[in-house]
Amino acid sequence: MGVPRMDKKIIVITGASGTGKTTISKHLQNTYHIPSVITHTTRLPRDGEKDGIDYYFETKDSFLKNHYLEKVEYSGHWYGSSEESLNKTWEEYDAASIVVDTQGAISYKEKYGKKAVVIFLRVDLETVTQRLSQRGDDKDRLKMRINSEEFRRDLEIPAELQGKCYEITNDNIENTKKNVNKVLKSEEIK
Ligand SMILES: Nc1ncnc2c1ncn2[C@@H]1O[C@H](COP(=O)(O)OP(=O)(O)OP(=O)(O)O)[C@@H](O)[C@H]1O
Ligand SMILES: Nc1nc2c(ncn2[C@@H]2O[C@H](COP(=O)(O)O)[C@@H](O)[C@H]2O)c(=O)[nH]1
Repeated sequence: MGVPRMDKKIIVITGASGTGKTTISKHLQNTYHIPSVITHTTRLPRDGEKDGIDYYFETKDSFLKNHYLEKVEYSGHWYGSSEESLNKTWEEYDAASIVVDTQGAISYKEKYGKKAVVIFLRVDLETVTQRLSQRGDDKDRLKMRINSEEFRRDLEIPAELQGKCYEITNDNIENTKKNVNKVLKSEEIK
């Protein structure tokens, strides 16, 4: 793969589970035609999720066969994203988005510097718990996730991203979309 052109951007949407990352990546796709880079996971699909659209769903064995730019264990499952998928998207589009935990966001910022536009979504613990429960997440899995070290960690911006990311509080979806729009403008993406 060649070196990506200077003007290519990857919008890295991060924050704790349930803060609205996927909602915003769908908004970028639907409103601005900015595609989302699909990542790989060993967790089972939720109701309505489809292989090759929401994730590439993997077994533990098939997950290990791929080559990843970064991979993490999150609340008992593996997740990983590939450089090849991003480069393929960049062949067709100048900007793409990706939804990852804060460890993944640090990896993208370290690798791509200014090309990686990191948006950290913040929601308070009580609200995010309510939203995940309304999303229909299984009660036991939800309890495990909310109590996981990864989830608690991702409620705050990590030291490595301080001053290097945009922070948006996702209290109200319309305000969040307006703030995302401002980020796109200031980064000259749209
Ligand atoms: N501002 C908002 N107000 C109310 N509900 C919201 C808001 N933003 C997102 N939601 C809802 O909250 C739930 C979680 O959002 P979403 O799935 O986008 O989060 P996520 O960060 O991608 O989660 P995960 O990391 O677990 O995949 C969804 O049901 C979504 O519709
Ligand atoms: N570092 C990475 N994080 C990823 C990747 N794909 C998804 N994620 C993040 O994992 C958690 C859990 O996701 P869920 O769909 O089970 O709720 C969430 O924060 C995702 O953003 C990846 O490839 N790398």
